[in-house]
Amino acid sequence: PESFRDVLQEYASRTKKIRDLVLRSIAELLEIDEDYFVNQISNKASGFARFNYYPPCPRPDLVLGLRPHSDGGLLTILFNDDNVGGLQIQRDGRWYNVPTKPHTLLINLADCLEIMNNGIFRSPFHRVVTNVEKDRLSLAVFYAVDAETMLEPAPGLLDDKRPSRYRKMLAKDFVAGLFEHFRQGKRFIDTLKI
Ligand SMILES: O=C(O)CCC(=O)C(=O)O
Ligand SMILES: [Fe+2]
Repeated sequence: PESFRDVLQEYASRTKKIRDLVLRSIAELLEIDEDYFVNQISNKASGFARFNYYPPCPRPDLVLGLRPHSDGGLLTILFNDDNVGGLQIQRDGRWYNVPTKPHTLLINLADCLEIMNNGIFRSPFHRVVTNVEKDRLSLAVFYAVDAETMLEPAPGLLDDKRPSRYRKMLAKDFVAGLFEHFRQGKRFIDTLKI
C-alpha cells in the first residue's frame, strides 16, 4: 500500500500553500503589507494534523463530539466528512450548523490571527455535536506561529482611533493557558481583551 507518511506530507505541503495564500489575502483586505502575517511564521513554527473520529452516539442530547472552543493557532485547515454534519459555530449566543460540502476545505481563522489583526476578523467559537446513526471523520491541520513569537496586533492596523484590543503575550504563554480554559469551556483569548 501507499505510504501514509508520504500522503500526509504531500497533504501538508499543499495545505501550507493554501495557508500562505489565505494569510496574504487577509493582509491585502486589511490593507497592510501582503507578507505581514506570513512573515510572522518562522521555520520553527509548528503545524500538526489531528484526525478526529466521532462514533455514533446513542445520546446526542447529552454528549458532545468536541466541546466548545476556538482554535489556538493562526489558521486551521479542516477536511470534513462529505456526508455527516456535526460542526457548529456560535454567533450571538446561538449555534449554527456548518453545512457539509464534498471536496471542500474549511479554513478556520484561529486565535493568534485574531490578535494579530486586532479583532477585525474573529476566531469563531465552535463545537461538534454527535448523532445516533453515523460515525464521522475529520482531519484538522493546525498552523501556528513559533513559541517565541510575540502575539500583538499588526502595527499597521493601529492608530489613535484604533488602539490595540488585546494585551501582548508570547505565543508559548498563550498556548500554555489554552487547555485549562478549554477544559472549563472558556476562551483564553477573552482574558487578553482590553
Ligand atoms: O471535527 C470537526 O469538524 C472540527 C474539529 C475541530 O474543531 C478541531 O479539531 O479543533
Ligand atoms: Fe477546532
